[in-house]
Amino acid sequence: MSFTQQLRRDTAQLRQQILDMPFNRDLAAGTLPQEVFRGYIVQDAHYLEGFARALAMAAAKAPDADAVAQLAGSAIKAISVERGLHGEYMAQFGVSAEEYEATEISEACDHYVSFLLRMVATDDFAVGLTALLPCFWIYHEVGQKIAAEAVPGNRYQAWIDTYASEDFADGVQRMLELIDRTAAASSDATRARMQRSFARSCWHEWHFWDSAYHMRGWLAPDAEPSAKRMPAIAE
Ligand SMILES: Cc1ncc(C[n+]2csc(CCO)c2C)c(N)n1
Repeated sequence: MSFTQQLRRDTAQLRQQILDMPFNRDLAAGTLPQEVFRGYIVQDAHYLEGFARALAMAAAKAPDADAVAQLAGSAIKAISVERGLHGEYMAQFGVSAEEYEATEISEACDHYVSFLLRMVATDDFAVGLTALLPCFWIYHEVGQKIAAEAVPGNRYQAWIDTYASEDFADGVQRMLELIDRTAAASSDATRARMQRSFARSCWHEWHFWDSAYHMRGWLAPDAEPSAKRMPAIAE
């Protein structure tokens, strides 16, 4: 079994939970409230800029010229999606450049972007690179599923088409190949950190959508500590 197939198997439950999220169900049905999608797009535009920075930093740490070109190319693509797809939706929903700049990054978005930048900046290239994979892979899975279910005339069709496209599938494939190559050249200890970094990043994908669906801002200091938490120590 390849390393990325192993990553897939280890995170099967969480990835299924992401596919079943109400955000994705309602997006496919075209019933996701506009104000929820509007909030998501604004946060996602902030995310894309952070993600592009993380890709560019990973490019700088890459071991060979092919990997530098691949990761730097993906960084450019992330910015062009922000300008194209997100720019169009922001115009459609009346989000001005001033409103975008004035909207504070959400807790979930900040946490995800900070995690990616930290992994790429402070851990080995292999571990930072693997933190970047769920962004590609999960959006591909979600895009494919939603494209198969989407109702005709869905107002979110442009978003669905972006992530269900062949061009995007190629990018995912190249990332999987790069990670399998990198894992094969890494020690067992590094591969174990790659696995953890992948699983945590999958959790961030779930958290980002959950936060967008509930239109969450930052946790208030006097909030009730009611939410269910996962155990801090792995069982
Ligand atoms: C939270 C969040 N996660 C993943 C993506 C998808 N995505 C963003 S950049 C990129 C690679 C280069 O285009 C991909 C696949 C998103 N939009 N928002």
